Amino acid sequence: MSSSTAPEHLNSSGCRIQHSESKGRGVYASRRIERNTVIEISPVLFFGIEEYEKHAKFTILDHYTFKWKDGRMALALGLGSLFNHSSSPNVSYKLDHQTDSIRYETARDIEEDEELCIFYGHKLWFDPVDESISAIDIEPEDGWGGLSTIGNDEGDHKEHSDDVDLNAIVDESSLPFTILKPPPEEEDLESIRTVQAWVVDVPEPRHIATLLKWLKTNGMEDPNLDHLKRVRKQDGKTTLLLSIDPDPPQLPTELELASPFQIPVPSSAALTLNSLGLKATFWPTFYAPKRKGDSETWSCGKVAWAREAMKVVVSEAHRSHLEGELPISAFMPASYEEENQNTALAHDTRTSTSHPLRHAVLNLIRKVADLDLNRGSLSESGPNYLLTGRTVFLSHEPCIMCSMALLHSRVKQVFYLIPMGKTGGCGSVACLPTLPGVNHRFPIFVWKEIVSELGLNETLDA
Ligand SMILES: C[S@@+](CC[C@H](N)C(=O)[O-])C[C@H]1O[C@@H](n2cnc3c(N)ncnc32)[C@H](O)[C@@H]1O
Repeated sequence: MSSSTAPEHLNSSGCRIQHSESKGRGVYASRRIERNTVIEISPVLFFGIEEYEKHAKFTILDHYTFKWKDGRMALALGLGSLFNHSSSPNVSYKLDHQTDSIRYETARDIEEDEELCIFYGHKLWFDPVDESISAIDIEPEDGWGGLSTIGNDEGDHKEHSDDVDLNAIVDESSLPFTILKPPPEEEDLESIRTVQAWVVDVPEPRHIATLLKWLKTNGMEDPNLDHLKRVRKQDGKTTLLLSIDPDPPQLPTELELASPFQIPVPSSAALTLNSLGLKATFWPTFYAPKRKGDSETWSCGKVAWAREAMKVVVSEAHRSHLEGELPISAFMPASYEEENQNTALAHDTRTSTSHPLRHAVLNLIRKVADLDLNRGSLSESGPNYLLTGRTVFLSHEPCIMCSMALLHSRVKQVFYLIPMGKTGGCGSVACLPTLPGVNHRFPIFVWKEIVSELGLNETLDA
């Protein structure tokens, strides 16, 4: 890839170029760098599609170029082309289509001499060396449920070799995890799960538009009510759904409405037409026949993505253990289908903070909220703690409190490695997303590869 010496670099943001045996040149921190620091802005050089297909593709440039939004191939100048890949990157990047450049920003605090890596994506063209994982030297029986062994089996490298079709569907019985699916849909009146909601009768239909606007400007467009219609017209009466807060909302006085009152409304969308009819007897509900995550198929590439994420979790658990924390960690990777998303990594900090609630999951959700705040997107993307559409990987089954926090954050799905027999809220003691009355459900994946042979550390069940 390169000669064995690296050139000096006059970067003022604490970056230097260094050579390593396994990866060629890379970018390293010449001093400690705080998280969220912009460490490089690389201008981009473009190749036209034809120019690339006919010429550049057959040269060394093929190792450095990537697809820009409009289909052209781009080459980052400056340090941009020298960041190596890691599945647990410490640098994130953003393509700036206005200035044709790429901004690189530290995703966490960086220590002096640490390598700065970005995430290239899931379809790598080389066998990756992931130093952030291999650098952690843990004895095989580490007393923490053998976290060190995950993913170090032979199957790992196969995912990256040319003769594996990344799109090939993996049969459910061959998956490295078992799937705990949410229970079947409620099909009789008694089993319909409901939640108490505030509603108000609106005698003047023209006031509905005013009230809908009022709900919006008062931040009352609750995603927990997305499965319900806002207005019910029944027996010549128009009624508006307001909120599921415990306290009654204060309505605008000028409309002279009667007081709001509480009624039970369905807590989830209808999956079948039969259920739709039953739910409508409570409140008009949306019909969403395909439940998210229910019929998900797993390709080889997607399984490799999940395995990589599990490795990040394990690595983080070890790292935090070395720092004196409980080895419990949580990771939200970019989705398999959308590689440019934010990622967040957290671990349990109950020991260092002497705070009983600093569990890995809660720390992760806090980090996600911080990410959104940093991007100033609070008002555009809704409540900033939401994990809608995102997958969370955990070293341990979340406790009941953390399971509820994940549910409240509307997480898409959760993977965990080690069940927590005494405290677990995703299958062991209870299974929160399947409880009657909860307003969000998510599938749970329990990692079974290798872990099936491991003993649990009882003292960790806290
Ligand atoms: C964009 S370049 C990065 C800079 C490159 N190391 C150099 O010396 O020019 C991408 C190439 O770096 C190497 N590389 C990047 N990340 C790697 C990793 N995690 N493990 C092994 N090789 C890596 C691969 O050869 C890849 O084709």
